[in-house]
Amino acid sequence: MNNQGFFITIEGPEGAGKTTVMSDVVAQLTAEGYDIVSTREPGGIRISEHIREVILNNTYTEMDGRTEALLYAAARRQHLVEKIAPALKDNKIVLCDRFIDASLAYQGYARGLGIDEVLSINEFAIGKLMPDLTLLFDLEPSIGLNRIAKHDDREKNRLDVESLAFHESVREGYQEVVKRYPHRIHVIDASKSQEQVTKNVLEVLRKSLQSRMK
Ligand SMILES: Nc1ncnc2c1ncn2[C@@H]1O[C@H](COP(=O)(O)OP(=O)(O)OP(=O)(O)O)[C@@H](O)[C@H]1O
Ligand SMILES: Cc1cn([C@H]2C[C@H](O)[C@@H](COP(=O)(O)O)O2)c(=O)[nH]c1=O
Repeated sequence: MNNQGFFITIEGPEGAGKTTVMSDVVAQLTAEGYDIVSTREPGGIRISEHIREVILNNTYTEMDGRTEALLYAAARRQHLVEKIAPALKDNKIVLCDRFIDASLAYQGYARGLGIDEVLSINEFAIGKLMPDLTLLFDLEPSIGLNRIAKHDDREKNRLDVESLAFHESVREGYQEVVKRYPHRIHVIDASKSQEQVTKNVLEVLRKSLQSRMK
């Protein structure tokens, strides 16, 4: 555990419901009196949001895999220095939509750069600051992609438009990451209704937050 604060990340494939559920959960926990800083990757602060625009620009089809991994790590470094670490030092609960496990699953596994290689550039970026708890929203990638296609009018980013095989490989990548960090990562069945997923997430979070306060 980090010395101060509590660092929670939410992970999973495209359209798994992370952003939607996170906003319900933050509203509920804030109403219960928890002091939460919610943020996302890549992004969260000015410089990292700029890097996000570069990484996810769907016209940059020539981007090399290692460049992609390094850009995510650079965005993460700045985000950690400017926002995550100060909030934790201030004893806040930080809830972040994606973090290092996304790099391990997408770049390390699905892009084929190697989980160990991507972990090592991320260790340079974040030192020892790993999440205290990670919720992995697990979902058949085709369901997530359908959700996005059906409900979202957002423009598809450079990663969204990758093949179904790539997204299936991302899911396998996350399963590999769970094998490495079984105590930190809690798997959530994201195929359930939004209400049920929110309920399950709140249950896990309340339990962790309460045991941390003991
Ligand atoms: N449990 C659910 N069942 C059905 N649809 C859902 C569920 N949760 C979210 N959705 C819908 O699926 C779409 C994608 O949800 P959301 O943006 O929260 O996913 P995400 O995991 O943040 O995706 P991404 O990582 O691609 O940004 C939204 O239109 C949302 O309303
Ligand atoms: C942090 C991180 C993210 N990604 C990918 C995952 C998604 O395709 C996009 C982010 O878009 P979202 O709508 O905010 O989920 O980036 C990645 O490949 N590696 C990472 O480290």
